[in-house]
Amino acid sequence: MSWGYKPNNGPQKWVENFPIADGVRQSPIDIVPGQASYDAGLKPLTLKYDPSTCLDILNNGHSVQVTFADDTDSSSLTDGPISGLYRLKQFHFHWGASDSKGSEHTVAGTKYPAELHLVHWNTKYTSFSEAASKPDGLAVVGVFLKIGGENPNLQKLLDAFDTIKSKGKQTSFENFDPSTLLPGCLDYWTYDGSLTTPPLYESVTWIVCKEPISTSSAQMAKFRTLLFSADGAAQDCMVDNYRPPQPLKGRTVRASFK
Ligand SMILES: CCN[C@H]1CN(CCOCC)S(=O)(=O)c2sc(S(N)(=O)=O)cc21
Ligand SMILES: [Zn+2]
Repeated sequence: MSWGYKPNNGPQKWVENFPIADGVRQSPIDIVPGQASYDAGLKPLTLKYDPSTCLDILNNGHSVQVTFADDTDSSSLTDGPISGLYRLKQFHFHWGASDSKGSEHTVAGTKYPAELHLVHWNTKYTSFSEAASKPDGLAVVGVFLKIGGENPNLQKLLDAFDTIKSKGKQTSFENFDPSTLLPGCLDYWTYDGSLTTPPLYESVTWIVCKEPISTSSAQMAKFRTLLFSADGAAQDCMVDNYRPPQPLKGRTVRASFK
């Protein structure tokens, strides 16, 4: 049986097949703002996204994912805590069964209802799959979602959910600009971490935005109509697809802001 988020195959069991689950730089973490170190040397993030690189939207059985063409530098992350240029590969979300939980990172113990991850890979490597396991291979920008006004940019994604309800479904999804899902202020915390799902590679420079974006309760309910299960299998709602915070193990979290 493959990994998931249930008691029998969830985060407490992943170490059985992925021993790095108990590693020294695992993600997510609880971010404690008072313990983060302000680093004046940290640059502002430069995120340049080209909507024409947007390819499709997919239910991969773990999350909903929007995938991008990464054969050119046209959708990229530079500056911030990283050196070089990282290309956008995909973005996806993690969310809860209710609005009281769902994010992977927490802020002084506070859980948000969801968290967006924009996954970028280091072009010092020849491909995403080569980069995915290297210590400086990936940079993921995390954005919290909080309950507020309806988010019209998010709605474009949600409108595609009916066609990708079950595991393995995908459909073309074009001309979406991921920068419409970024908060106005790009202040961030950064630390060395890992993928938050198997294979849990310790290859991620995490860049977590301090400012959340808004979504409505109705929009969150739409996420919960997706299924972990494939067509024809017993319907298993895709909810609580988040890993809880992991031990910091001596790591420093830096802040780009005072
Ligand atoms: C469901 C599997 N999720 C994985 C899939 N990839 C990694 C494996 O790739 C091997 C070539 S990934 O780099 O796209 C990625 S990023 C995140 S997260 N939540 O930490 O932003 C999880 C995952
Ligand atoms: Zn993620």
